[in-house]
Amino acid sequence: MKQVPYLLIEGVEKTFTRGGTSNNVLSNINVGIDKGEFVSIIGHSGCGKSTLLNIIAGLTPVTSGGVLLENKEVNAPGPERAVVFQNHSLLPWLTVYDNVRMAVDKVFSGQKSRAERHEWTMHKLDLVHMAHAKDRRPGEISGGMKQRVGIARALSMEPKILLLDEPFGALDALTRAHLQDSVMQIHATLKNTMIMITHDVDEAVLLSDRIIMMTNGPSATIGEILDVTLPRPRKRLELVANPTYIKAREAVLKFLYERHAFVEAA
Ligand SMILES: Nc1ncnc2c1ncn2[C@@H]1O[C@H](COP(=O)(O)OP(=O)(O)OP(=O)(O)O)[C@@H](O)[C@H]1O
Repeated sequence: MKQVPYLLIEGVEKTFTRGGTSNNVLSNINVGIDKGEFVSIIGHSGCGKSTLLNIIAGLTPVTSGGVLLENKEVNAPGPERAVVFQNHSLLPWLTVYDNVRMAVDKVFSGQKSRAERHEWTMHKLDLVHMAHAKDRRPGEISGGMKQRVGIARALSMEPKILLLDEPFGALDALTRAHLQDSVMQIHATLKNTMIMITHDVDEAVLLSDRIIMMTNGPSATIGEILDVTLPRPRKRLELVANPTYIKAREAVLKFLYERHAFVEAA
């Protein structure tokens, strides 16, 4: 008997209807994702990447089809599928520590003692190298630091799947590179399943085990899935001249700019 994948996205369709007009955004999305995999979703603006991630998060209902996590249907948000958005979404009046601690208390108040919850919070801040800034407020730290706290908060819920919606999109190139390295380290340490939306081809190749390439909308679907067979740990400087890296990069670029070039609406 064929084994059901850890996360199964099967026959997913999404149509938004507003004021009598319908917009079919996603059509016939089928993919299985294994436990511990790092998968990126790439595609031109507006094709439906966030819609797909929000469906996996349980924030957006499907029109038809479904998502199964460990064989259980996903139809509402839950801490086992934590999302990190492009804009950190931290509460500005709380400290870095309290922004994470709030999520920890929400998920673990019945299971862990106060001391354990404190330790858990500090451990997650340590993982993203933010323990030193635990008493600062979001307005007192940089954009990259805010994203680190957002990642710590998501990880603190011990999600089965971490969903990242362009987590580094608003950051400068150097900060972005640091955060990519941190996410690779976290993935190597925790071995959790991660699904990330990105517009950045190099980022997708550097981080992913597989890259899901979406066709243009409306009715976008999965055009191709690329396996990135580069061994881990991966070091960005060593990869620049690696033939497997260069080939993977070229395959994504060709998909996006030759076979599915973006045509701006008139
Ligand atoms: N809640 C909603 N109601 C109606 N239409 C929506 C809603 N959310 C998304 N859409 C539409 O669905 C389409 C896909 O949007 P989505 O944000 O998923 O694309 P995307 O690929 O993530 O875009 P980008 O790369 O620019 O962030 C767009 O046409 C958008 O206008």
